[in-house]
Amino acid sequence: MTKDRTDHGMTRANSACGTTDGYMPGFGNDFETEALPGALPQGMNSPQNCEYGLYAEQLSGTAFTAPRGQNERTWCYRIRPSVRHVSRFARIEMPYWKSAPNINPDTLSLGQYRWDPVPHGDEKLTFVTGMRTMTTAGDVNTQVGMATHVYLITESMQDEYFYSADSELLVVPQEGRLRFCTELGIIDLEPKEIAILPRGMVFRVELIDGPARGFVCENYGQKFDLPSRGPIGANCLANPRDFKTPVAAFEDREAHSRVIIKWGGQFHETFIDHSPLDVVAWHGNYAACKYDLRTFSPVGAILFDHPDPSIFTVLTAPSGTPGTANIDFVLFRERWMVAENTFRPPWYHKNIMSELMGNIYGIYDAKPEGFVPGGMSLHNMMIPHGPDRDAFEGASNADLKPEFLDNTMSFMFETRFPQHLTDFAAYEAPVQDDYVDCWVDLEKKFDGTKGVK
Ligand SMILES: O=C(O)Cc1cc(O)ccc1O
Ligand SMILES: [Fe+2]
Repeated sequence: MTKDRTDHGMTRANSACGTTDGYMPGFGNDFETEALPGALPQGMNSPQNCEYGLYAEQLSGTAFTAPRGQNERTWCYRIRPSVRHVSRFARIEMPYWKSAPNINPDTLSLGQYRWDPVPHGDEKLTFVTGMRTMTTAGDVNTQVGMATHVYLITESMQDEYFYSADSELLVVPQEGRLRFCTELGIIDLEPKEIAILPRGMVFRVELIDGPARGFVCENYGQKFDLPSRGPIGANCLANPRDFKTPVAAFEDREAHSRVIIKWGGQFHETFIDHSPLDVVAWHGNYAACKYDLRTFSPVGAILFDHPDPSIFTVLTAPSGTPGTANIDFVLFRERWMVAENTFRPPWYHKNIMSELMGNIYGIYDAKPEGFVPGGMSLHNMMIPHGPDRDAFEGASNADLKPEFLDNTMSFMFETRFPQHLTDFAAYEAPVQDDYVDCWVDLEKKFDGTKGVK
C-alpha cells in the first residue's frame, strides 16, 4: 500500500457507506487502512484499550497454522464486536439458493445444456433473495466443491446484511451496477468487473443501476488465488496490482437491522439494532477486492495450434491435488488470432473437469449463435462438446490471416467435480431444449480414398 493511498483511506473519516472513492492495489497484500486517524494500533494488534473506544477483533480466513503463503487473517477495529451483531439465530427459507449436495435423482445432469438469460420477473429481489442456483458440486459440509448461481436484483438491501460462512463468493456482473457495502469498505461493481467476497465478511448490496443480472461462483473450498504462470514468467494474465481492495469505511448507525447468515447450506436470520458495518480501521490480508477483466492480458498461440484454455485462467481455487483445481475461473476475451494452418476455435473435447460457461457480452467463437449475453452452458464431466456446425465450417474454411476477435467476453467456472443441475436449472430456467441439435449437422466428411497429403 502506498502512503497516499493510506492517506486517501483516512480522508474517508466518518464517511458512511455511500461514497465510493478509494481502493488499494494488490492481490492478497498485507493492507492497512483507517477511516479515522490513529484508529489502527501500530506495532501490535490487541492494545489494552483501542483508540476511540473501538473493539479489536480478528477475522481468520485460514486455520491459524496454515502455511505462511496461504495464511490469511485481518484485524478489525470496530464499534461493537461481531458477537453483538448476531444472536439467537432462526432458520429461514431461501428456496432458490441451494448447496451441494443437491441431487435430484430424477434429473439428468449428464448432457450438454444451454440456457437463455434468466429473465427478470415482477418480483422484487435482492442479492440474497434473487440468487438462483444453477448447479452444485461437491459438499458444502466438507468444504469441497462449489455452486454456480445466476442473480437477479431489482432492489437494494435496506437495513439488511448478509454473510456466508460456507463460502467465498466470486461475483461476475452481466447487467446493472451494484454497490457492495462491506465490513472492510465499499466496492462498486459493473459488468466487465468481478468481485471476490471472502467467507465470513458481512455486507449489504445496493442496486445502483438496475435491474441487475450476473453470475456467482460460490467456492466452498480453499480460496481463489492467482495461478502460477509457469514458463510465462512474472507478467501477463491477471496482474496482482489490478486487484483493488477498498479502503476502510464504516457506518455508525442505529437502526433495526436484519443479518442473514448462510451456514451449512442453511439460511438463518438474526436482528440487531445497529449497522454491523462498523469497522473503522483494519489491517491484514483477508479482504474483499474487485478486478477489471479488461486488464487481463491474454497469452496465446503465436504460430500454430489451439492451446488448452487454462492459459486464460484468471483465478484458481486449489483442491489439494496439484494442478487439479476445485475451481478455475477462466476468461475468453478479445484477442488476436494469428495461428497458421490451425483450426482456431476450441477443439472438440471430453474433460474430466466439468465446464460451466457464461456470456458477459458479444459472441463466443465456438458458438456463433445461441450462446447469448446473460446465457449459460454446461458441459459436464466427460460429456463431449465443441464448436457447433457453423463454427466448424467457418473455421475450417477461413482465410487464416491475423484476425482480431472483437466484441467477446465469456467465462468458465471449471471444477474437478461433476455439477448437478438444480430443479431451477432443469425445470424453471429457460433451458434450450434443442441445444444438442447445434452439432447434429456435423456431417461425415471421411473418404478413405482421399488423403490430404
Ligand atoms: O468452449 C468450451 O467449452 C471451453 C473450451 C475452450 C477452449 O479454448 C478449449 C476447449 C474448451 O472446452
Ligand atoms: Fe471443454
